[in-house]
Amino acid sequence: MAVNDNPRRTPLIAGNWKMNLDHLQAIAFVQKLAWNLKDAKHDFSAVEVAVFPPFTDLRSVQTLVSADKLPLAYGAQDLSAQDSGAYTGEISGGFLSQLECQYVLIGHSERRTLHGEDDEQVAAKVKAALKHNLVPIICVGETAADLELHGPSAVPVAQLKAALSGVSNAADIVVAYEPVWAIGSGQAATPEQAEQVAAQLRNVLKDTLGEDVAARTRILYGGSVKGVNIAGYMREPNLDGALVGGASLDIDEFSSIVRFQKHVGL
Ligand SMILES: O=C[C@H](O)COP(=O)(O)O
Repeated sequence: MAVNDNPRRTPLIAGNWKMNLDHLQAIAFVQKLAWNLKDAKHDFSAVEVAVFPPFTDLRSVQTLVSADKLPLAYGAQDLSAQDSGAYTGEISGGFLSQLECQYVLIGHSERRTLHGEDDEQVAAKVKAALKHNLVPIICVGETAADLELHGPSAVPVAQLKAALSGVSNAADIVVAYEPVWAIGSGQAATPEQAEQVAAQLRNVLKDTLGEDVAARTRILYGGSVKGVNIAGYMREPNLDGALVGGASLDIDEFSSIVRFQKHVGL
């Protein structure tokens, strides 16, 4: 089968840097990434590319992207559910909008496990993102124990339903399916496994937000994605891109993921 080429969903390759690269490193990295992709004649309108640097890098990335008119999107790795006030250490969605972020990651498994974020907080953050005109990338995924106890889709489906409570059907959102056992482990889900869950997630979108939103919402796969395995995911009908962690910190590797079409002979 050829690459998933649903005309309503432009593929998105998103690089989550996690807590890596300071603002000076970020400038050099983004500049090199853009050059690299430009040299390779990457068509940014055919495959969208986004980076998710730490908060402290965002202003530098904004300045560079805007001054050099780079065709890269960027976003934050988290946001506060609150707009402003006495919330030490929190970052408002309003601040992120001011920095011209298009996206924000919400409910990444590292937020859920290391910072105890629950479904209710995730839902509140999704609402905050939409309120500030940010596209939330809602992360869901099961642990190895969940997989054994409940099978692959029960937990991600429940997490997505919870995250969407109170979301209107006009909303622009992205869903990222990231099995926790595949993150940073080198043990990626197979394309068939990821597709099976993505199809269930699309059903949730259909049931909660309607056919139209379900048809236009991108579902990404995340968990040990590399240049050598991206093509398999992109052939699946319900997968529209990838959320990449470790490999997004290596310019050649990330560029190879972005240019997945060359792996499928396009
Ligand atoms: O946000 C990205 C995911 O956590 C995947 O990380 P990874 O590509 O290092 O497995």
